[in-house]
Amino acid sequence: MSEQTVQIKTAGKILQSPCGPIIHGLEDVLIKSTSISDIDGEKGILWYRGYRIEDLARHSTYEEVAYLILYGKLPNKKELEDFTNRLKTYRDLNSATIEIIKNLSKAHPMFAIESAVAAEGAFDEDNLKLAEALKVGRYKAEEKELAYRVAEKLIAKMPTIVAYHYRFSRGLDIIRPRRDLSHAANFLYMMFGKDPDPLATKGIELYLILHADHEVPASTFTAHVVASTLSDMYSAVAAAVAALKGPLHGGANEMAVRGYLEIGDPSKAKEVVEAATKPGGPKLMGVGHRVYKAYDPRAKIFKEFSREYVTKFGDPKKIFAVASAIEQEILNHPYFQQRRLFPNVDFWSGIAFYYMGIPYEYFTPIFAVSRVVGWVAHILEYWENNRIFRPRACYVGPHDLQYIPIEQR
Ligand SMILES: CC(=O)SCCNC(=O)CCNC(=O)[C@H](O)C(C)(C)COP(=O)(O)OP(=O)(O)OC[C@H]1O[C@@H](n2cnc3c(N)ncnc32)[C@H](O)[C@@H]1OP(=O)(O)O
Ligand SMILES: O=C([O-])CC(=O)C(=O)O
Repeated sequence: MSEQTVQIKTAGKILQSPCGPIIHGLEDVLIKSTSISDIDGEKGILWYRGYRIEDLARHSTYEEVAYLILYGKLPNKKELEDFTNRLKTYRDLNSATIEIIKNLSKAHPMFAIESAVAAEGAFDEDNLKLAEALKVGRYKAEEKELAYRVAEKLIAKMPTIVAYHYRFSRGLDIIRPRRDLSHAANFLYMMFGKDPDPLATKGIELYLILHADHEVPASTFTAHVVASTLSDMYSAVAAAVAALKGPLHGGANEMAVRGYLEIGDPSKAKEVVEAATKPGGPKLMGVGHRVYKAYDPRAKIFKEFSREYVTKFGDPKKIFAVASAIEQEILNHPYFQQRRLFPNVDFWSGIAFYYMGIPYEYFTPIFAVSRVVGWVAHILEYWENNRIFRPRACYVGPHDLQYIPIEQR
């Protein structure tokens, strides 16, 4: 956390209780030291391992960024090649996991991902061996090597889980991963069954790079809580997926585009934004952030990418036009100015994807395909100095009530 961020006050977010102050939603509570990512919420800057995301988005591949986040440094050519090859060998899933995904083909993909990640963990011998070692308090060099391998497997398998769900949901045969393709290109190939076009691959690559880590949002915190009990790494990631699914977190990207489609015309933006300012009114999805009190730097990049895309291929459903009109209203509205609410990463990220033919219910799953690296890197970092998460609650109910048998109630 940078100095600027520390300055943010939690005024109004502290609840009084008979036991003392409650930091509602753990706002600004520090849970650990980290060297993985940093956010300057006042200036709108995000770094992965010290590198600005704008530089990584311009120059890197997802594999390079994943290596950076996991291992703490940019890889040299040999390290990147070895890492990429290892990921390629881990892409396949157990047949029982594939069956689970198939059985959940009619459910929202996030349910299937939660289940498939947890299931796959039960079949990964390395994961089980690691969990057994952790149980007896062993986490030495050998176990750490195992832990990094498990982490790499989770990164490698997530695109396969999502692509298989997409295929099953459309009644199509699944397409096995191809080893000659990059992480992003193979993902698109497994979804759509053809060599992906360069612009779509670039879009996915950008999406994967920009979502890779973000300090400790709800999903990453969830992963910490589960990992801190020394449960296994797949279970911690399955729990993180569950947290990501919510519309206040990763689920907002789907909700934002669904909202633009429903609104349908930029002329309605004023009315929609006004409604969101009323007490009890619907929140605008993709707007506001716990840490950014400035424009989210990832949103800026996605906005430009979406603009380029619609300039080239058009905006037939007017979703870019609607989003632009909503943004204008927000930026000029005292309600949003006073609360320092700006578009966040989810505001723009789905627009080009939607036009590329990716259904909106797969936006959050693709977020998980990217963020899995952040989750596992944070778990590994926390296990270096593990302590179970166990906060307290202030009990405000009665004590010592007299038990009344059911017949007398
Ligand atoms: C990848 C990500 O997870 S990015 C976040 C994705 N989530 C969304 O886009 C959902 C919409 N946004 C929100 O719900 C929130 O802004 C969150 C969840 C992101 C952050 O929540 P918090 O830090 O708890 O902010 P909080 O809810 O206290 O909001 C502060 C004030 O702004 C208002 N506000 C916050 N977001 C919005 C919004 N999107 N629309 C309208 N008002 C909003 C709140 O009502 C509150 O007003 P008040 O002070 O009058 O009560
Ligand atoms: O940091 C947060 O609370 C949410 C977020 O933007 C992310 O996880 O990318």
